[in-house]
Amino acid sequence: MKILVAYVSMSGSTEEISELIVEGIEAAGHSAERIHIEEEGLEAKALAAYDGILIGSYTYGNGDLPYEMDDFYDDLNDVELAHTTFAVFGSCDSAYEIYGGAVDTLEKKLIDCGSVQLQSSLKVELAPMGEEMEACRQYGRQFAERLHETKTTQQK
Ligand SMILES: Cc1cc2nc3c(=O)[nH]c(=O)nc-3n(C[C@H](O)[C@H](O)[C@H](O)COP(=O)(O)O)c2cc1C
Repeated sequence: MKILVAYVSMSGSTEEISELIVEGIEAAGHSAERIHIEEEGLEAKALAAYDGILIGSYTYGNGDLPYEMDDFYDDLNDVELAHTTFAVFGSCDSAYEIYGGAVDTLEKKLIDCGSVQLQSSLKVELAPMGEEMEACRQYGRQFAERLHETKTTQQK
């Protein structure tokens, strides 16, 4: 079972969420590859090699995707992701009118690519603190458990 956690983060909050999600996946007895898209690069077509894809992004501008996501997002137009499952997460700020718009944009795009949404998106207000940290771990754990369940059912 291959799980990818790929994200962009300007000031570190989405990165923190990604770390907590991976902790949760590991607590469920699975592992995940974690990629910082801007630093390490990620080709959209590489997503097809994973069973579960977790994409994280903060929101910029007026509910927009950050510029570091532009190429990756455009390349998703040519990618077919049936047989994969996904979820989207991101740090957001309720001081802005369109709360976590980038998360919603990515969610729609992955659905268009044919990927199956395993759970609702996770929007976290700025940096995760206290109970929110546990909620992020739980999000990762639940994703891994649901994915495992889906794969086991398919094999029967
Ligand atoms: C210029 C600018 C525009 C922003 N626009 C939005 C927005 O429209 N919606 C939103 O939820 N957050 C918005 N944010 C807030 C960031 O998404 C938020 O600070 C987030 O915690 C950054 O995550 P990061 O630490 O992973 O970079 C904006 C931030 C900046 C600096």
